[in-house]
Amino acid sequence: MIDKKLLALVQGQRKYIVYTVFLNIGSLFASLCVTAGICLALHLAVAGGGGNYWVPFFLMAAGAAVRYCLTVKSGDIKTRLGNAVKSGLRSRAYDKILRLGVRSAEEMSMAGLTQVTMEGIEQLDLYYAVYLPQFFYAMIAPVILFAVCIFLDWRTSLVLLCCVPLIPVSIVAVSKYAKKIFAKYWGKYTSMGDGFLDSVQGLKELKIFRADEARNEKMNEQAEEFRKITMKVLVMQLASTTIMDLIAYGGAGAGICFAVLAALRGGPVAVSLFLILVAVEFFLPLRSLGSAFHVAMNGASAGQKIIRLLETEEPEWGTEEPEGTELSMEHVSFSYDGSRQVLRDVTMSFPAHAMTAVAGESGTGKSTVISLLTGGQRPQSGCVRAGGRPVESLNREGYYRKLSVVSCSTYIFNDTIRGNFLLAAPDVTEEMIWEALRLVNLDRFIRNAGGLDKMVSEDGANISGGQKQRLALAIALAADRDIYIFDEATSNIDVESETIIMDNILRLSGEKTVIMISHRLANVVRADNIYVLSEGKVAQSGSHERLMEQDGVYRTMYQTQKQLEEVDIRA
Ligand SMILES: Nc1ncnc2c1ncn2[C@@H]1O[C@H](COP(=O)(O)OP(=O)(O)OP(=O)(O)O)[C@@H](O)[C@H]1O
Repeated sequence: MIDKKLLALVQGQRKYIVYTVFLNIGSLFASLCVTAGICLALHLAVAGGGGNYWVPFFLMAAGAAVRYCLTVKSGDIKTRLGNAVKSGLRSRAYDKILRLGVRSAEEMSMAGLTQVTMEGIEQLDLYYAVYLPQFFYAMIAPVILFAVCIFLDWRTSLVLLCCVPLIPVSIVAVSKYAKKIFAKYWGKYTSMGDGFLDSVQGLKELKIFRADEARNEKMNEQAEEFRKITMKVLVMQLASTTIMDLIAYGGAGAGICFAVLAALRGGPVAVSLFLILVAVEFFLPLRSLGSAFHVAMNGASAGQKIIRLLETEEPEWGTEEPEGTELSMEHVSFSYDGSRQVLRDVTMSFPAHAMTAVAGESGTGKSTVISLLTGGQRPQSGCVRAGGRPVESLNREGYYRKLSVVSCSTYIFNDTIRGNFLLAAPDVTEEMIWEALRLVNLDRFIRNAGGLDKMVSEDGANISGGQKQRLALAIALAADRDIYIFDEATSNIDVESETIIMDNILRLSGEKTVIMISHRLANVVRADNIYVLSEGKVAQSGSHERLMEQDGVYRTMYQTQKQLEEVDIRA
């Protein structure tokens, strides 16, 4: 009934759970004082003779006041516990996502991550703030009551104590089924969220392909499945609550019968009345635990997802600084899933002050090379070095300060042009920004569009695809790094701008380490060295001229592309 892994997640906040349990126990004693006060007052009234009512009055007033204060304090601690758990878990989850880097986006869906870190943690809060304190309190409370009541009537106390374990037995009986059903519930919930986000993001494509109707039906099916599983959860909760009510009230009824019998046998009426009033208290903590259990199960399922996220293996990093700016791969083999080899025994070197290109048909592993060079993925065999040192031995921040990767999907933030530059280069001046914009042929457009204060929408939605790519390139150039990796960075750019940019990148390679990945071989012809990948292996390498002399993949690709471009121009 208690998940050790979930308990271990909140080591720092366990003290709040202990405080809440103690406050609940204090509250129980206060309730007993109130009940004792009532019974004593009745006893004095039945006995007649105008006894001293101050004692029962004091018991009732003090008990009620203490109970009120403890309940308020307990609510306060629960809120503090909940807030500490939520902010602690959220920051651990976000830190983990940051440490996973590019892998988090590759291995987990954004919708899934959002649901787990937002709603999942919200549900988990109830597990810690409500369920766990209630669990420990429910185990202790019946024993305390038994210890008090046994001195009054051992038979009644024993009957009540024996009926109490029936509630946890019923909870355990449904827990296996509940676990399964909640795991299913969360699975359906996250897949519905994934589907929804996917559909919203791809709405334009769905409309263009007239696939929106079919998608709508699919989403309806997902929603219907989610409705069904939600109803199953509710039915299970209702059935379990009914069983627990039957046990609680049945058990209390049995205890009351014994207390009444004791009174009929001539025992003190006030004692029997006390036992009758206290009988339900034996069952209430476990009954409340039963209700909290279902809420907790929901949170626990979300908690398993958070544990899986926190336990995801992350690339290891060291503390060393790269000594130089050259990169290399030595006999590297890599597979994403452990079965299909994407790269096989690949050896490449990317010297400083030179431009090295990686070419090859789609799906041959070019972007995977980038992922390995930047440490986002680690090879199963072979070694990736940066500045002469294995990438895994480097200090990640130190390495990333030397590196800039520009791809066709580099993200542009919803900020001004200046704000986007400042994110990458906090010390950048206006002159440096305009110079970088000039290098990518974007300065005239920005001047006419309102200057550096022009607002850019989320991911550059209010500028063209080519302008977005040129802006990303300009930001990277202004950041002034030692190593530049361009992964299809000019794929959307018009030929005139591309020529200007390629001239500038070539000039840049005189001072920096430049790695260029491009489908368009026209962009790699001026590289100092070109590696041609084919089926995950280096099929050829050398300068454009040398590769054109050989009868290989490169020459075929180059000639095909040239013919297609000529056909395009003629058309
Ligand atoms: N995250 C991933 N998980 C599993 N397989 C992947 C992943 N990323 C890429 N692959 C697979 O690895 C192979 C190489 O992909 P990669 O993106 O490196 O190729 P590429 O040469 O850059 O292709 P393109 O030129 O089309 O961008 C492909 O078969 C691809 O399906």
